[in-house]
Amino acid sequence: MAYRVAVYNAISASGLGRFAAPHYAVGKALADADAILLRSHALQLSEIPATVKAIARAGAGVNNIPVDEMSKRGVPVFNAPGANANAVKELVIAAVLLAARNVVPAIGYVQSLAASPDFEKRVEDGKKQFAGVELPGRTLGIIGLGAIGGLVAETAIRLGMKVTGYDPEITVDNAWRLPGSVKRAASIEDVLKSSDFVTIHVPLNNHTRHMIGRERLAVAKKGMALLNFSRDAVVDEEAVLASIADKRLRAYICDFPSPKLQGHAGVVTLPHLGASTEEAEENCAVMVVDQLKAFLEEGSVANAVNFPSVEMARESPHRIAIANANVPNMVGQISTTMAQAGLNIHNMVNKSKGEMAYTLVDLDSEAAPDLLARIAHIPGVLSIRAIPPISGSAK
Ligand SMILES: NC(=O)c1ccc[n+]([C@@H]2O[C@H](COP(=O)([O-])OP(=O)(O)OC[C@H]3O[C@@H](n4cnc5c(N)ncnc54)[C@H](O)[C@@H]3O)[C@@H](O)[C@H]2O)c1
Ligand SMILES: O=C(O)[C@H](O)COP(=O)(O)O
Repeated sequence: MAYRVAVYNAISASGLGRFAAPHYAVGKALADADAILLRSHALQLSEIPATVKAIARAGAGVNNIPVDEMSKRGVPVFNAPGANANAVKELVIAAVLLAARNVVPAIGYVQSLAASPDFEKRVEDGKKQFAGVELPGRTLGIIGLGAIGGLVAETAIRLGMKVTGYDPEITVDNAWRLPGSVKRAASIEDVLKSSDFVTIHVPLNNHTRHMIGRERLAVAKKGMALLNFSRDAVVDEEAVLASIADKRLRAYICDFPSPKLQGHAGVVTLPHLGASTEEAEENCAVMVVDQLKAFLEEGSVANAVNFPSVEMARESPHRIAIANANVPNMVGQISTTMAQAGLNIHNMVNKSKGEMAYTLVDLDSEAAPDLLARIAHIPGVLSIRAIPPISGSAK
């Protein structure tokens, strides 16, 4: 039997090549898929077939995937944490330099000059409008100090900038990785008040939607440049345009063009280019393909945004994977149902994360389909799957 993987978007061949025949059939929007592999495809707008057992995002943001709906179905959603962070960091640093030296309007000015005898004079006369600032000593504010924000902080400090950061949910690992000179801001307002440049690196969710709006921009340091390589809706575009018109914001550079932003002086948009490098595309694809294979072939979970990480060395061909609600007595009911069917549990692991729990069971003998159906009917069981071993497994 081959696992069927439906692929949306351009996924690096280095990743796709790891789905070897005859164990995998990979295709664009394949019907009856076991797994979906995608980048920015808007999956939340489509019907996801009941055959789908896992979804993998070859990238960081998962706001294009209906994660809550998948959790209710017991389907893990994988991503590739940090795999494209360097690519984004490099573009953000480029954007800081674009803003500091007014590079985009300056290029526009030169391109607007027609050939004429006084061409050189007009070049020299025009340049004073684009005089900029240098980075050492200037303050970069960073909202969100995860994989990308942390790398941006490190590079900005090497360029001589002061860095102030805000991230109330920073992980211990990311906090350890931050350079010691990063100043901790108490609020987003604090960052905006004290920074010459502010860059946002948070996921888009209900807490971060329009986190930069009219009220916050009203306290921003005059002449600040705002950078958004996070997601469009993290920023209220109307408020940004109003702030540029009021001459409080000097520039808005983002990775998310929109009809509203088109043609506005002070706005520079890139076509969602942050993660579009050979290296990042390869890193992301390899990471998530390996995660998908390990899940499909062994039931292992790594880097799922909605599931705990679970791994168990396989000691039996009769493996069962169960996703269930993180409520009392699930393991008790599952193991009792197995015992009543005369099955001996050889090995078992159960982990939880938030409202979700995940159980791997290796049995000494095969579980009949009606037993799987009985377990599936236990209230709180979200999905169940028998995982026979295949040769050439991911591990
Ligand atoms: N432009 C692109 O091509 C591109 C590429 C990669 C990622 N992204 C976007 O950037 C986001 C961040 O990526 P990452 O790899 O750094 O993710 P990450 O998970 O490593 O870091 C996100 C950080 O944001 C913090 N955070 C969450 N809510 C916050 C809040 N309300 N205020 C302040 N901080 C908050 C988290 O604690 C975390 O440290 C992604 O979710 C994605 O939307 C864009
Ligand atoms: O969240 C991400 O990883 C980025 O937005 C990259 O998106 P892309 O893979 O569609 O370029």
